[in-house]
Amino acid sequence: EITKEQQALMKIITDAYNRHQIPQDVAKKLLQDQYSAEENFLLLTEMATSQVQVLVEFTKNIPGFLSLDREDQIALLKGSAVEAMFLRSAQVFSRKMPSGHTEVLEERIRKSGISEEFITPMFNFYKSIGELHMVQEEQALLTTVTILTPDRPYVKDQQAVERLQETMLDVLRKLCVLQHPQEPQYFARLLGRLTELRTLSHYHTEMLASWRMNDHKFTPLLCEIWDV
Ligand SMILES: CC(C)c1onc(-c2c(Cl)cccc2Cl)c1COc1ccc(-c2ccc3nc(C(=O)O)ccc3c2)cc1
Repeated sequence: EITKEQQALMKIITDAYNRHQIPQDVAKKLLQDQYSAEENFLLLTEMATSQVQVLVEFTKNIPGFLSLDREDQIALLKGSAVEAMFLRSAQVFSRKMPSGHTEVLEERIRKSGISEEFITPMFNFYKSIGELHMVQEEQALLTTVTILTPDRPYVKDQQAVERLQETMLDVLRKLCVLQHPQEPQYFARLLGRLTELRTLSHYHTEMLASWRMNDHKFTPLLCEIWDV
């Protein structure tokens, strides 16, 4: 049974998740009509940079996050940024954006110099997230659980992160039972997506290396968060 404080926690996180989105004027740039690989890469770089800024603001609203050791806060952000962006961009695909962002985002990702070996698992992931039909509370909590992963590189006080993550997992588990009563294994399916995200995050490191090989430039914020 979801307690009053768990409901309050879920509301804080969901409101913050909905409040911190890529500004529409940035998202609208996806609709520009240049589709060269360079143009697509530049647009995706702009989306990712904006998304990281949004992610930093969102994490400040996670109850308990700002009480963590400051260096651990940075380590959690660096370690989860790619996974959080896979989740957020997955919502664009499953939300079937009215403004047609879905098609152009897919087109630009497919034609931005990412090799086919990464494109396939990436879009399989997007499809598997879409099939879950997550409600927005589940999306917000799943992203929060991903950010609060204790075993990211360089995290010193893993116990403190684990306590926070367990709090969020407990709310998410109860929410899944409420939202998907006909599917008792739904929560387990959600956690299975987190495993898939780790794999994608490893692919991403190789994607970055291959872009850099072809002399692609990233923004200072992305260089900092991805150590490139
Ligand atoms: C640096 C660039 C080239 C990059 O490297 N890896 C990835 C990368 C890739 Cl290619 C896939 C997954 C994760 C990463 Cl980091 C990317 C592009 O990352 C993106 C991050 C966010 C979005 C994004 C998020 C939310 C959006 N919301 C709307 C909206 O209308 O609400 C519209 C567009 C959006 C775009 C798109 C690409």
